[in-house]
Amino acid sequence: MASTNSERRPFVKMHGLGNDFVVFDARQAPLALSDATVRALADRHTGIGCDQLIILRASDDADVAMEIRNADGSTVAACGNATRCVARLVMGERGAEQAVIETAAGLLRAHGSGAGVAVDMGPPGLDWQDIPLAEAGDTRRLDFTRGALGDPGAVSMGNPHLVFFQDDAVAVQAFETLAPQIERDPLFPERINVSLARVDAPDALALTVWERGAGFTRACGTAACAALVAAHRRGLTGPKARVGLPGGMLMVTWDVAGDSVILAGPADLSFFGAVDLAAYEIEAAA
Ligand SMILES: N[C@@H](CCC[C@H](N)C(=O)O)C(=O)O
Repeated sequence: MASTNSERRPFVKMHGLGNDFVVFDARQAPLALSDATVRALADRHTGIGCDQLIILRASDDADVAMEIRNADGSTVAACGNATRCVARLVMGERGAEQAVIETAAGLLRAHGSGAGVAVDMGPPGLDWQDIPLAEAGDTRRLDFTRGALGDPGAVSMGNPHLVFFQDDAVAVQAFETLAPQIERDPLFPERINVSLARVDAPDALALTVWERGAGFTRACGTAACAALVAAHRRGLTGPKARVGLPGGMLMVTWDVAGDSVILAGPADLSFFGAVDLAAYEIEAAA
């Protein structure tokens, strides 16, 4: 079978709290990957393995543009942790402490923050059309119940999020089974990321996330932002909280007056590699 990518292509493996990314640089050499090839590369048994695959492209308006693909091949507009990882790469290249990243959700500004990276994820979308929902609803407390889970908040961080605030054992157990079903509920025409949040203090949340197109992940930056926004809208927390995830801790600040959400935490490089994309294209087409 003819291949458009018949050479070994370098990549960088990065992660934010174990939310992991394969990053290809297509600023010089163009790269287009089918959904099936992304799925093959993201596979943890037969591929490189990742939650999201990132393709960097040149940008006229920013230091770099990034295309974001979920492990299932779908293209998405926002990924908080990958944006922080890409910012770290770009800042390293330029010896700078700041970077501007172009995503399909807009231009995002990042800067070094302690040992990690902080990014301004922009304003949260709070109208039901922003999520989007299939019909009008109160995004502060949606009239939506599935089994033991109910009354979630809905927030867009450039991507759609649903956040349940329940910490009883029944809800925690139900979440594992129900989250994948809720992702594809007809109320969410673009599917949805689903989180279960526990409020530990007015400045502390604990979060479990089922990511649209990737499954349960060790962390999700936009989910951390959405959870803080949803919690603050209900008066459960202040506008700033540490958000504990299976992979570690993120800091989220909702600057309500400035209408932006700042996400900060570690952004780490795991290893450099190279991959024969032609082999993956053949496997994906088989
Ligand atoms: N891991 C990400 C979110 C990636 C996209 C998400 N799965 C979606 O489909 O919207 C993050 O750190 O925000």
